[in-house]
Amino acid sequence: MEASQGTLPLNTCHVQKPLLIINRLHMLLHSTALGFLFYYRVRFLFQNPENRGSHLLPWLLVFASEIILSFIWFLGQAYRWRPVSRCVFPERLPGDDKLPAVDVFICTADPIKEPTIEVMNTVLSSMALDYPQEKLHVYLSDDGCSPITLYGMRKAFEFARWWLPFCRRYRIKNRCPKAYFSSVEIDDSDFVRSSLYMEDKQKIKGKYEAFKEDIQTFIKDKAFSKDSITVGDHSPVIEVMQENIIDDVDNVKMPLLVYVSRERKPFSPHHFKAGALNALLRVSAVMSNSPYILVLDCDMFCNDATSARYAMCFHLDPKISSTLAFVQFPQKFHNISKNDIYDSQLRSLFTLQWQGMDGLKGPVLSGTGFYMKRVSLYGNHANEGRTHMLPLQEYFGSSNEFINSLTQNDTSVFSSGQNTLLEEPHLLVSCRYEIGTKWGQDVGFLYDSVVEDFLTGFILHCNGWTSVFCEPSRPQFLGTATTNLNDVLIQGTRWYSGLFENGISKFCPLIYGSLRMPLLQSLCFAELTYFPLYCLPLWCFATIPQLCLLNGIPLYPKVTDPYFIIFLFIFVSSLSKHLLEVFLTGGTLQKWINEQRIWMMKSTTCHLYGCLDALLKKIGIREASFLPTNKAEDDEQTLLYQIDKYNFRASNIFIVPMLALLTINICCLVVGVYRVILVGDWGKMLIQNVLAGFIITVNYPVIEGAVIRKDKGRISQSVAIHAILATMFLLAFYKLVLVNV
Ligand SMILES: O=c1ccn([C@@H]2O[C@H](COP(=O)(O)OP(=O)(O)O[C@H]3O[C@H](CO)[C@@H](O)[C@H](O)[C@H]3O)[C@@H](O)[C@H]2O)c(=O)[nH]1
Ligand SMILES: [Mn+2]
Repeated sequence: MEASQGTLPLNTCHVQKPLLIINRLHMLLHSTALGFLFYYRVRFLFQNPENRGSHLLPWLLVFASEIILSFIWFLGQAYRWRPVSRCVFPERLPGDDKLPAVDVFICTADPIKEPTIEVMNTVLSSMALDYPQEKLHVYLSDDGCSPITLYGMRKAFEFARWWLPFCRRYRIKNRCPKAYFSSVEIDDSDFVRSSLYMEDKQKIKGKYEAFKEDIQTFIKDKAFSKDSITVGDHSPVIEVMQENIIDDVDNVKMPLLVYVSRERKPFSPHHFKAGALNALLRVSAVMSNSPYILVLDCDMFCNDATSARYAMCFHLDPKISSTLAFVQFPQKFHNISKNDIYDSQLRSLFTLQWQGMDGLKGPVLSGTGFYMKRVSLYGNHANEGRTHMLPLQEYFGSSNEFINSLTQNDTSVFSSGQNTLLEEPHLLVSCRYEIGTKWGQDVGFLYDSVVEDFLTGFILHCNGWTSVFCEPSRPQFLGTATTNLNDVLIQGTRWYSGLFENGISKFCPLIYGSLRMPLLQSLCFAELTYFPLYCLPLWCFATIPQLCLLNGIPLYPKVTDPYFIIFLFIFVSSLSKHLLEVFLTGGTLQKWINEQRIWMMKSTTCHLYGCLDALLKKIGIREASFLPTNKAEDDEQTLLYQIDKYNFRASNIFIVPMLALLTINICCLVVGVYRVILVGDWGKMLIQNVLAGFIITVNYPVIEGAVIRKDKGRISQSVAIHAILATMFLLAFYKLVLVNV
């Protein structure tokens, strides 16, 4: 394909030199210190047991934890090896007539957790992308098969006929109606002073309000309740909102808009989002068959209209396009507070880590906000041609029309007038279609994990594909982040279960990956899959040193020992490196403490449950599940998050361990300090005292939630009693096992 006009590049890539130097220097110092630490620990084991002055079992546990922490730290350095940033020059793209077509896939599953108006805003914002309209096709997959979503689509299409020309005429930046009309959005249009613009704006606003009204009334009229959603049992429904038509009034073409609800049967596996995306992949192949695909979660609206052109700056760059599978934009969210107590924005992941992978072979596929090359999802079979009809059917299923689409790049079968009865699309989304084919294994989005995005991206990289991270200053997509503790931890449990599951499967990045991609790249993937293992060292560090403190057993060098410096250095070095990274990505000191805290909270709860869940799935006791997160706004919860107050009204399985661990730390610190005063061996026990003090300080909001706060988000008394019981149990258990062995 013709790329840049003349010799000017469509994009540039800069290595972030200063950061690279700091990172590598830090790696050198930190790993040297770790070397000394290991020497100190191993030496202990060879000492005469009588001279050791400590107990073997707690010592070994602490050592094992230090090894795991260092292992995850080591894997994480791969992200820091070669961070890059990129620039794009969309003005250098070829003319509109030469741009390739794009299919947009949006998934929704549950009209209660994912309010229809929000979903339609995502649909409208993607229809309004700044891209030739006849080359844009929007598909919505509705796993809930809800009449309200279908109705919403029809209404959205009607509204789009007003909305799209308006956006075009006035070159509106934010083409998500809800965001555009919201009071926080500042109108920076070039036409603000034009009275005609203001008039038009008011008119369109009225249309938008009417559109919302319509949907609200529909919901009320249908006495729409949870029971009325036929989850998991329905026939396929496909509706094309309207064919590409020319609007006479505005002379604006409308993109194709298609509603798809694949068939669902109770005992037929549907593979969650990956299954939905694969259904769309097949339907779109026989309708528009665009060579590029934009995937969006239903809450991820386009905050800027230029993303498709930005993505094409990479896909059409002849230097990288042959191996480029996808362009990933960062996940950003519209509902993040200044200090972001839950780290809902996943700061590290979507800034430093993805930039770091971009400097290697490219970022991990992140579920939403990416432009994928269609053929990269077809494995290596798409190019084999039509002569082997049989083998292709074994891969792709029985639809000849679909198989024909493999070789008909960019030809729209649908718009050429065939297929108006949608027979073939219905066949393609039936439950039976995938049986006996390679869908989900070799073809399309992969089914072996609930984090389908991670696995699919990983396998693409294993097969030699690359990816690119595109992070313009104005966020291209904005989603709804989970902003209450319970949701954050439930979502975390799903993610970490899915990630860890990959780490212990045949797709283990350290073995399967390192044989198929550069070592550093495979270390990045490994870091993600083994990240949940943080639960082991964090549980250990929150209990063992403290209980030993209680019993006067030292586990660390005393202040006068030269090795004391090593431990001090490692502690300060990791905290200050984290602080630096927070500052470099625009965070504050407060944000840094919040990240430390949520890391501890997550590690002791959802990392642990994630690992357990993955292990239980592995031995076949549990089944995979994917409950969509809640995207409906709850004012009370939003308020607590906005004023940096934790909402502890969460499941007991999360709150009880948190509070119990904290209670242990407080008890042990009190005794520890008392012992120092009484016995005076402060130098021997300093590290253990400081550790407990650090944990308590960082987690002060939990104490506040249990003791001081009176609002609804506090920790209730019954939960506190559970926690005290759990504390006593833990104390007794550890005493029995650790000290008496
Ligand atoms: O059976 C299902 C379940 C979910 N979804 C859709 O999948 C999307 C993501 O679900 P969400 O509840 O928002 O999960 P998150 O944890 O926020 O999603 C993150 O993590 C997922 C992997 O676990 C990725 O697929 C997502 O892109 C990524 O944003 C939503 O649009 C859902 O409607 C379906 O279509 N079918
Ligand atoms: Mn989401």
